[in-house]
Amino acid sequence: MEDFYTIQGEGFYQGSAAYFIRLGGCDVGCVWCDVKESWDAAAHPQVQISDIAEKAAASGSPIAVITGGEPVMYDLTLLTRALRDAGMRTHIETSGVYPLTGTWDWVCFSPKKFKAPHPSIFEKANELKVIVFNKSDLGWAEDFAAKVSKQCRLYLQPEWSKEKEMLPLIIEYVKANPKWEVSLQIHKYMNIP
Ligand SMILES: C[S@@+](CC[C@H](N)C(=O)[O-])C[C@H]1O[C@@H](n2cnc3c(N)ncnc32)[C@H](O)[C@@H]1O
Ligand SMILES: Nc1nc2[nH]cc(C(=O)O)c2c(=O)[nH]1
Ligand code: SF4
Ligand SMILES: [Mg+2]
Repeated sequence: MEDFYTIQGEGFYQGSAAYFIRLGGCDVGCVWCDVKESWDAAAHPQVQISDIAEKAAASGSPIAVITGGEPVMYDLTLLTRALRDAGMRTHIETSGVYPLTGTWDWVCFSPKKFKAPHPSIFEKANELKVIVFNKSDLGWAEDFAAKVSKQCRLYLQPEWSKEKEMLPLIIEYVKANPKWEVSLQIHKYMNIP
């Protein structure tokens, strides 16, 4: 759908330079999705893997982040191979609704109430990033924290339109449950993509 060089705004790599590759197509349907224009894959042009990998590496970014849309709808073997061959680290943003393919340096798993994740994602997640849209999402987040690996980093990120309401709850929750950390979408504060 689009590709751009920016600063990773969320999670463990928040603040790091990263080249984003956003794949069109998603069948999860989150009511608060901030990239609804990504859902229809047919609305976006196809590009060659070799071209996009070359462009990403030429940016100078050490990291390529594959996002969407929902990237696990696709076989990502060739894309991740091309990015690795070009010398880049491969990171993914996913709801984990289908089995993950490809070779990954970092997996951000963000589960959704609108479609259950495939259980194979739990052991692969390097970070669990739960979007908090209402208070009950904090308890829901714990269900996933119990399923991911011991090393998996745990983040609570306010849903953008509910940030004013949810952030104070998240702050108090993290203080009381310090295995969790706060993740903010810092790119939205910086007015960058
Ligand atoms: C647009 S999604 C694309 C990747 C994948 N479909 C997913 O949901 O993980 C990228 C990240 O943005 C988060 N996100 C989407 N809409 C959001 C919103 N309104 N507020 C906060 N985070 C949001 C998602 O949870 C996910 O972690
Ligand atoms: N700067 C920036 N950081 C991000 N982290 C995850 C994003 C995504 O949409 O997957 C995203 C995004 O869209 N922009
Ligand atoms: S899974 Fe990701 S891209 Fe799909 S609707 Fe939800 S937030 Fe948007
Ligand atoms: Mg985004």
